[in-house]
Amino acid sequence: MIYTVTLNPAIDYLINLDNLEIGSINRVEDEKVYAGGKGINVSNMLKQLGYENTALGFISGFTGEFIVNTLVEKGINNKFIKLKNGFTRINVKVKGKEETEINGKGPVITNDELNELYKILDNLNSDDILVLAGSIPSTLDDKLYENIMDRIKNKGVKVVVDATKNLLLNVLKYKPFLIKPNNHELEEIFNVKLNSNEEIIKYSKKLKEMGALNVLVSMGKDGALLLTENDEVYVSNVAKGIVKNSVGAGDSMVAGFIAGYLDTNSYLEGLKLGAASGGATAFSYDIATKEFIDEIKEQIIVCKM
Ligand SMILES: Nc1ncnc2c1ncn2[C@@H]1O[C@H](COP(=O)(O)OP(=O)(O)OP(=O)(O)O)[C@@H](O)[C@H]1O
Ligand SMILES: O=P(O)(O)OC[C@@]1(O)O[C@H](CO)[C@@H](O)[C@@H]1O
Repeated sequence: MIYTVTLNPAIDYLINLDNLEIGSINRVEDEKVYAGGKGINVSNMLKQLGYENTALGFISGFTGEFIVNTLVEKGINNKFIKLKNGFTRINVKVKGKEETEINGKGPVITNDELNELYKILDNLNSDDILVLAGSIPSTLDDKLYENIMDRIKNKGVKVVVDATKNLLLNVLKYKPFLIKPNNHELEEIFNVKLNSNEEIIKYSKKLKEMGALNVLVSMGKDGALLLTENDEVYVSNVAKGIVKNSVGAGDSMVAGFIAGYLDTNSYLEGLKLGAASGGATAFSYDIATKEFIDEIKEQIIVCKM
């Protein structure tokens, strides 16, 4: 079974307006709400691609109920732990001339509540894949993903981590199966400016030396690059289309990679389906459908460097 963990889910409130004017009343042209958070987006896309999975994490309040109801409607298994206090955050995604995001902080999670998650994770085994994705509420320690990986380290679970800065760096010693920084996150980690594939490979290799087995670097409209555990490098182009909402493109890529890899046992195919899934979501309002991904996939070319 594939499990995703979203410690800090969100309702994504997506609004379209001509131009965002700071300091004025802005009237929106169109608005939509989605059940979001990185792990939840991965679950959504995996389901589209035919992979049953279970979404784990914490929800709270009326916003949390919306998340669970949406997943139930979509037929996605979920075992969220209901927090006693607070409410699941609402993240505002503004699509004006540029895309602007305001992400909420998220509710407080107590140690007892955290232990409930650990108990679920204790049942995982070597047939399972665990996806740890997204930020954690600010009241939690940035060693949290590390603590989870330490707890399951002898179970043979394949772990995929999509997180930033210390949250990511702290887990590398546990040899995650896949990490997916984007190019900006890679720059931030090493405090450098990356201008070419060669430079991206150089810094991906450093993450590999630190423990990651496979490093997938997404670069938005500039494609993606994969450094595999066998030291092969694959590069993908992007599909052409009109961006409707790029929120969730990276999560779709992670899900597409997992599905493509599980379908074929090939990293090249993983990257191909990942790139098609990421692009298809960028060209959709919600997470893309399987039909659209299949269409987009025809444009994706993956080359070995
Ligand atoms: N404008 C675009 N055109 C075509 N493909 C895109 C576009 N944006 C994203 N993609 C595809 O999706 C992949 C992931 O996108 P991106 O690098 O923006 O992820 P991310 O930064 O993790 O995004 P997010 O955090 O919003 O989910 C890209 O590598 C690419 O394959
Ligand atoms: O604040 P985090 O956890 O880093 O990111 C949360 C988020 O921006 O990520 C998803 C897109 O990747 C959205 O659904 C969600 O709002």
